[in-house]
Amino acid sequence: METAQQVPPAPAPSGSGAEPGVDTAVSVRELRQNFGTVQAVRDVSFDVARGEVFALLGTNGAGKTTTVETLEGFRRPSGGQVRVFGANPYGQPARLRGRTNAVLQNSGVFPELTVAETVDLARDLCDDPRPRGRTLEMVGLTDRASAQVRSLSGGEKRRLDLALAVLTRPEALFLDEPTTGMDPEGRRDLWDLVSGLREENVAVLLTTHYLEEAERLADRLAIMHHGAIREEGRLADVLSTWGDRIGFRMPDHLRLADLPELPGAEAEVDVRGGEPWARYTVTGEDGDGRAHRAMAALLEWADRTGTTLGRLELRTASLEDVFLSIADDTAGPASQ
Ligand SMILES: Nc1ncnc2c1ncn2[C@@H]1O[C@H](COP(=O)(O)OP(=O)(O)OP(=O)(O)O)[C@@H](O)[C@H]1O
Repeated sequence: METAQQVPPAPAPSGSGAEPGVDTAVSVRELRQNFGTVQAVRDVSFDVARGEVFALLGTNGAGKTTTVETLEGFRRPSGGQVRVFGANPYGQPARLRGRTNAVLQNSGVFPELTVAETVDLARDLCDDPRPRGRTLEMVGLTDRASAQVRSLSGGEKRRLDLALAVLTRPEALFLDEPTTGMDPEGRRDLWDLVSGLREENVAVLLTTHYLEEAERLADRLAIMHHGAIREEGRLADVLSTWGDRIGFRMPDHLRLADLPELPGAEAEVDVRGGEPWARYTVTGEDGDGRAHRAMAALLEWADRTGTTLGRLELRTASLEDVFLSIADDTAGPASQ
């Protein structure tokens, strides 16, 4: 890829994301987790408030599961601090019993029981469980109540995992890739379920590889890479930082150096659909006016030079743009 000027580096993560006055359920401060020489989590900080859905995105091995497992109390932090409702989940698990629950990547249910028996068994261990019928309804398993767990599809097992998590009426819920293996309908059902939990003022921390899931669900999100948070905030704010995109088919007779300088914009030439593609990334404080100004300057140049801008488009940065830019940073932790 040919680049006129360096695209600005990813903005520094904003830190905790804490908003004054909100009722914090989960607090992570400069969390570090090492496995021998592997730094799986590196100085990660964020908060999740009651009634908020926070999505943790990231590349494979970014440290999402390790972070969630630490919040569940399965791991003692190598450094930093995590608190759930003010308690240390590793040192004070009794203080959190009944207040949190999780859907992990590997579930531990008995294959020979039926769905209904599994839910009843879990209800027996819980102080104030949701009714079985309501729980199965929430996760869309009503019709499978009498099915043996061993006969469930992967997506149905995931729904059962969710049932076991929501029946305890948790105040904070940790969902580690909850929709993996689910069909699109199951995924939409989960989105509805999570939205309902938000209405119940539950704090939801969700890891996912589905960007659309984060876009639909998350009040705030973070993108992890090589153990560190590289972006964090509300989706609109994150996208705004990464700028608007103007693109057009690169005219055959032009090279990158021939393209005009546009206010607040940086140009590059890439390939799209097998054709050379010119793209400007427009950044700046004035999120509403910046693209307008850059586009006006581009059109003025095109008119003046008699250049046709084929398939001209203007769009805001997408979450996929941001994610891929972060994921493309192959330099790793040393570069941060
Ligand atoms: N028990 C362990 N021992 C050694 N290394 C581990 C252990 N658990 C995780 N790791 C390493 O820590 C890093 C973070 O792993 P983690 O599972 O937290 O990533 P992730 O973001 O959840 O990845 P994925 O999206 O692939 O599930 C990886 O390099 C992984 O290999």
